[in-house]
Amino acid sequence: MLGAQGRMGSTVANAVEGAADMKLVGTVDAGEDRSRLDEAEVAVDFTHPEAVMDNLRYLIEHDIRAVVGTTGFTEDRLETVRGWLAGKPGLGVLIAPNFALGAVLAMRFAQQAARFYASAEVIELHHNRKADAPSGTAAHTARLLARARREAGLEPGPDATTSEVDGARGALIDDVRVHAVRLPGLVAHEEILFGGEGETLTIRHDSMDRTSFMPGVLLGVREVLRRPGLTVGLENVLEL
Ligand SMILES: NC(=O)c1ccc[n+]([C@@H]2O[C@H](COP(=O)([O-])OP(=O)(O)OC[C@H]3O[C@@H](n4cnc5c(N)ncnc54)[C@H](O)[C@@H]3O)[C@@H](O)[C@H]2O)c1
Ligand SMILES: O=C(O)C1=N[C@H](C(=O)O)CCC1
Repeated sequence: MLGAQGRMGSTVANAVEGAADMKLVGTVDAGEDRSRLDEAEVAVDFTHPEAVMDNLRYLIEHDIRAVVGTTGFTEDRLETVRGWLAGKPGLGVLIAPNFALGAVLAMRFAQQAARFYASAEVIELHHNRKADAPSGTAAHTARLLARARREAGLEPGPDATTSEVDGARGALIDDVRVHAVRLPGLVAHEEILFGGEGETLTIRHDSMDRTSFMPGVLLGVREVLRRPGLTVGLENVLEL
């Protein structure tokens, strides 16, 4: 477990210890020696966007499969990981911005709705100790919406705003506006809003506790053993 002292890492370590078919081989946090993971079949990374690429390079070099929940993956980063894996046939890496079943379903439902609505925006809401914004889930959702809209031949819906305070309309990811809220008391939440003629549709998911991510992480650990190459998104493991 990489990031073992963190909010997610400590929860994953407990979940692995509670799983009858798994054994926690070693834990590593910042500044600690990664070689204590060298005997592991699978390493799980919940660290920091600035640390994860170096960890992944180490794991792939040492023929250790990886399940990664850490955010911050751009298409460039994913391409780099594919390059590292190219020389390692049989080795698998699973990277998922969100391991909660409901979050994955919400993204899939949003993808289905996107072709019917030119206008869509994403609001993500998280605890105020989160390092990055927008969330990896929201960035992934925005890209999925944009792709579904493109495939349906839809242009982004009209927006008459001509004057605004910087940031008031959120960040543009692939032509989809994403808004980030940070508050103590929250865990991880996302709303995908669609607007059409005289109606709106809202799809919302709430993780109330970090245990919500554990079934997905444990499934990922089991599945990465039989999935060579790079898999991006739990939706591919769940075959949604
Ligand atoms: N995919 C998902 O379902 C999901 C769910 C929750 C959080 N996350 C993501 O997981 C990441 C961690 O979130 P968190 O809330 O647990 O953060 P956190 O700050 O509580 O924990 C991160 C831990 O990683 C450690 N760390 C930093 N650099 C390291 C390194 N090089 N090697 C080993 N450990 C290192 C830190 O010391 C810390 O203990 C974030 O990117 C977050 O967005 C993803
Ligand atoms: O708590 C976090 O940090 C989370 N990060 C992921 C993201 O950025 O999408 C998943 C939800 C929780």
